Amino acid sequence: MTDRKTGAPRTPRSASPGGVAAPASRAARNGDAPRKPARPAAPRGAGSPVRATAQPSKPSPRPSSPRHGLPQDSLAYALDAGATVVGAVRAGAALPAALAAIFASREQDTSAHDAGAERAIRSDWHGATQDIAYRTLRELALVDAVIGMLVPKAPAPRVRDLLACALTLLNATDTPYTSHTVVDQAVRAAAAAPETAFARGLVNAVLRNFLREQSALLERARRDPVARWNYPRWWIDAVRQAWGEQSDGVLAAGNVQAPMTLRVNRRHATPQAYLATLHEAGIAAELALPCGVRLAKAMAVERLPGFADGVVSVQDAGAQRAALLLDVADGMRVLDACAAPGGKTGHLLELADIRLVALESDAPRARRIGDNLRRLRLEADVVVGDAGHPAAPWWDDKPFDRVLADVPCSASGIVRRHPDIRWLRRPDDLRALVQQQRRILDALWQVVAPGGILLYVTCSIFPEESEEQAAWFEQGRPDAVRLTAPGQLMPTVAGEGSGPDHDGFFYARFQKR
Ligand SMILES: C[S@@+](CC[C@H](N)C(=O)[O-])C[C@H]1O[C@@H](n2cnc3c(N)ncnc32)[C@H](O)[C@@H]1O
Repeated sequence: MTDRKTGAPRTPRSASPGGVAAPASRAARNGDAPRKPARPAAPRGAGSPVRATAQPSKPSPRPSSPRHGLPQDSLAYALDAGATVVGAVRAGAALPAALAAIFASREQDTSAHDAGAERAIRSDWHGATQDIAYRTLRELALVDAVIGMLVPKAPAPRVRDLLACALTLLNATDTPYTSHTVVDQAVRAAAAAPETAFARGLVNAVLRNFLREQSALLERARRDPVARWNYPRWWIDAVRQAWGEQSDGVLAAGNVQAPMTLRVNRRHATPQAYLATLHEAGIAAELALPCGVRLAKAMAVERLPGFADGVVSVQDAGAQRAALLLDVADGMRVLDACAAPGGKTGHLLELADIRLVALESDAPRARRIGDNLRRLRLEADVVVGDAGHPAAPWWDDKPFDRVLADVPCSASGIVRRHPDIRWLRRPDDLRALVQQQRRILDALWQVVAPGGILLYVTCSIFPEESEEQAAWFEQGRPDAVRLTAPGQLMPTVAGEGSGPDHDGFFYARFQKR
């Protein structure tokens, strides 16, 4: 690592606010919190100043078939890949899918002297590309506004995306790259690709101008709420309308790096006992009661004590409330109606010996439920079907004691983990989601046993999907008694100290008379 200004070795002050390195994404695939932040990966050949000072005695192998002549272990390569991913998200792709696509399409680029070196290069550029893409999407409106100020005529999309990634890195205070390295590598990336080579001079000029006038430019850009908060205008308006004075806090919470929180499997350990195990292993963490612990720094799940044996799972603290609220007991028949990837399914099965049907409409996602349960060594009937249509194969006219309706929603409560969501959603989506949620709720109420409980859950902060849905549901059903539940759980950031730190969720509980 090198100091941004002097080039002297240093350690980053904190983990990347936007970044997800390769090990963290493995963590994510094993829990219901899809992505976890980690320290930014520094490609080995990040550019001459970094390389010369950071790793003088460790020459890294060079891939033999790099893209446009860019070494795969260079920052230029990662910037080029990051720009592709950002462009794909702008065009409507989900971030994980865009990342998976670029990793797959450039698989052949990696060709080092031996398999170990090849793996290291691949892991480095994957980590660096993820880091750049996550960071950039967390600042997209801001860097777009800066580009608008510095480039009078809108640049070609590919040039704009490369500039957005490079400006994001220049604006960060916790990356290992010097400003000189970022400019140099961005210009190299522009020069290497046929679709951006004509703009190498522009890239150079824009980045240098930004460095000269950084604070004034940022100050001016932030006068526009879209650039300041990094959400589309309609989203900011909706949050303001719903949350008034609280809205700045809600918007800000969506732009921070989410912690890596674990749920402790109570069949194996208490959160206190597992915390002690972590401390013995030298892993800093604190309790996130009632069920979990929060790591001080994200890490690969494989390195967590007991992870392979199902002792812990990655799950946001807000999401950990669901299974507890369903109040399951041994012998109950339980339906987890929108179950994939199975985070809450696993928790329900950890809490009691129940007969559980895990229903999911998306077959590939349903497979992930099985993967999660295998690691936990727990069992459920995983069924692919439509929760809005009670029929075979998941409904055999036998009512359920408990129904978890973790319905599809805007995901507006979990944007800190998914910085792409705000750019992918459209205002109309909300109306369609509300209808879909009502259809599912209507159907699921039919399968609840008398005396049984249905828990309605969204990871949304929009009242249309949350309290308004609960009120609509209660009003139309004389046989429904609304029980106590947290209602809207606002996204909460612990900040420097301890205290709650969770995504935004909504919980409503209904009992059938
Ligand atoms: C919020 S996610 C569920 C998260 C999950 N409960 C967990 O904790 O891991 C909603 C899920 O509902 C699924 N889904 C959407 N419409 C559905 C339907 N009509 N029937 C069943 N599942 C549906 C989606 O594919 C998605 O996997």
